[in-house]
Amino acid sequence: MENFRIPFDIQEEWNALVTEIRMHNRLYYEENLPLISDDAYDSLYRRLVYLEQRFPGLVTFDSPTQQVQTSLLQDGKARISHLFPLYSLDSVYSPEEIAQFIKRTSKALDGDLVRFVMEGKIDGLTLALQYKKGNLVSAATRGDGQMGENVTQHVRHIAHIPLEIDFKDMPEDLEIRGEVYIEKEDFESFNRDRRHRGELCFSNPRNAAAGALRHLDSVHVMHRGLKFAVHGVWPQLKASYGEAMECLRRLGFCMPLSYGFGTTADGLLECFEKVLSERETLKCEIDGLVYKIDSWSHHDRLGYRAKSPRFAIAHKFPAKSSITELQDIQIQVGRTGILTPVAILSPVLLGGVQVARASLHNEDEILKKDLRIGDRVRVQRAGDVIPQVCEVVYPRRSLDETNTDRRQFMFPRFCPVCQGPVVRLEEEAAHRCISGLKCSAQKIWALHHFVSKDAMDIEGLGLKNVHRLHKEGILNEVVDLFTLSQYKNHWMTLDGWGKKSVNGVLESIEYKRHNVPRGRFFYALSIPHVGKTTANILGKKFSPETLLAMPRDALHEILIQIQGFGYVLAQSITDFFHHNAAQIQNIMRYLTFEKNETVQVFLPFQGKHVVFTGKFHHAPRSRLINDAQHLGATVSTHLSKRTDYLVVGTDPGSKYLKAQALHIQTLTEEEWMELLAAF
Ligand SMILES: NC(=O)c1ccc[n+]([C@@H]2O[C@H](COP(=O)([O-])OP(=O)(O)OC[C@H]3O[C@@H](n4cnc5c(N)ncnc54)[C@H](O)[C@@H]3O)[C@@H](O)[C@H]2O)c1
Ligand SMILES: [Zn+2]
Repeated sequence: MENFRIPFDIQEEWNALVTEIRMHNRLYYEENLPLISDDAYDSLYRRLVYLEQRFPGLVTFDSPTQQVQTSLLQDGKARISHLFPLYSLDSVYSPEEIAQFIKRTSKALDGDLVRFVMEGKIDGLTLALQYKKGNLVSAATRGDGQMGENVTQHVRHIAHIPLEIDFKDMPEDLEIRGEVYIEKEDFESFNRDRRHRGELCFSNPRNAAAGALRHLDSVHVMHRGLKFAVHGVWPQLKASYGEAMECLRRLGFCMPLSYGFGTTADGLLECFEKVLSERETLKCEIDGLVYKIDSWSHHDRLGYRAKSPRFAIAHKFPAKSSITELQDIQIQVGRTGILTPVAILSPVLLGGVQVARASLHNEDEILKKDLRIGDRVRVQRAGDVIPQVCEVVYPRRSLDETNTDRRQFMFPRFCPVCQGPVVRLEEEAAHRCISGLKCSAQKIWALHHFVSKDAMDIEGLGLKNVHRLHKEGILNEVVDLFTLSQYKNHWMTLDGWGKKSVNGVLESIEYKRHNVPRGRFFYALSIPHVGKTTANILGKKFSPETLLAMPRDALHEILIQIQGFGYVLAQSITDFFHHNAAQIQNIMRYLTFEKNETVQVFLPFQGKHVVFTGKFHHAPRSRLINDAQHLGATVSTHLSKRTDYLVVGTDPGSKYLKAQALHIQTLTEEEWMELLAAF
């Protein structure tokens, strides 16, 4: 009857949520193959709880909120009834929810002072051990909370499970509950072995522990390094949970992650933050803390909900890594033409931030991780900031054998923006579009880079604005920056712009184009491989004019002699100045450079005085003079005592004789060309 009052869309949503949660339960508990992260699961689950609270008529006895989720009770497998039901735990993520929990429990206990035990929430598998008169008689998984799978044959191979305990003062029938888990180190070496054998790796220690207990023979269990941590007992021993644990410790049980007691929200949160910060150093994986009320009488007064106790709560850590689907791999073209593959992910929350994209760096990275579109991948935020795809958790291929489109990702051979050719240079992991400034992606990046803070530092022109002006056709290339004022009227009418902002940009350009430090200019040009440091070194050693005018081979030779400049860098700078000479010269028409007193020139003919005489055949005399000057020589028309070389062509005239008289070295045209060729 109730259902009539439930809006149709709510009923629909409830149906969809239940179906989805059931599917995830099956994958998580039965196949040990979660498809989504725990917090993504928890948010689905919370939505279901919320709907059922608003519309109690929705609740059915088999709703996921009403049943402890089972770790599959397989047909044919022996089952064991628990002495008392095993419950799940409510999960919360925020300090506010902890404060509410404390308020709620204290109110229900009529304002009694409540003391909480704080323990690590070990990420493993629940195990219930039954002892009769001190002897271990059975071990079972949590199952549906009432009954679990019999796994007694394995317990001998799990550490910290005494087969016999001191029976004095103990109930005849005793059930000890706890977590079976694998320490991180054991898990890693176990996965390494599997990888060696070509077997699929488990995505986390919980799955590995669950797989061991539920599917394998005892020999395998023995080799997995399983351990048992105690976190419950039935019937209640002593006066409180804390005292009971103390007693169980003396009997040979362990709880490696006990953090004492707390009474206030602040106390619990302080412990939470501390454990969170130490999380990496812990031997076993934990996904949060469990706060449990200490006193048994408080437990009894608070009681249970359908599947969780009211006296305990799990405070989960924000996810540091998460599993999600790799929906696509897109290619971005950067400012120097590098093609960067980017993973497009089904959005996931990581440490409170939604992540939907992550750089995959280059082709090798994709091949190494064997990433394919449609895979489920583990994503994390490196150093808690940059999202990173760590690994394929379980390839889609394995979930669906018939799926054939899990093809290897093919790196594009043509630039997705300009369709120009893409090359992978030797010694480089990156692919590049080599169309340079003909590629509009590179053009926009190059424009943006040119005006950016560490380059020409032109205010008011962020990437978005550059994009906009480019689209409007006002700003096609860098050199257009210096003639922007002609479009002022149109520019001011564009969305988001006005007289003041346009003038601001124009003034900034006018100011910054004078006295430009050379290093900044070289940096601004977006020369592949040239960062700020390299640009500054270049600026100290060369003027832009020198770099433009120097013969290609000579420039290359000089560059590789600079400390720290390798072959690739020298090549890159040489090619850049060669290919873009006209554009650079165009830009330079609008610039004046800072006087650079400290230029240390490393030119081969630095300080040499050269005189040319006669007719030359290889090139006109003016070219020869130019080349000599760019290699640092001072070229004069008259011989003097300071002259180092006289280069003689045919019909040299009187200079030749004079040089001999002054003992000046003379070079034929061929000898001079040979000397030049060395640079
Ligand atoms: N990703 C998925 O698809 C998916 C699907 C289903 C469930 N899950 C995850 O599993 C959770 C629900 O599973 P659950 O019902 O097993 O609950 P749970 O694992 O969140 O918490 C209850 C369990 O915690 C264990 N535990 C560990 N340390 C403990 C300690 N110190 N004290 C008490 N108990 C301790 C107990 O074995 C207990 O059964 C969800 O919140 C979700 O995070 C994920
Ligand atoms: Zn391109």
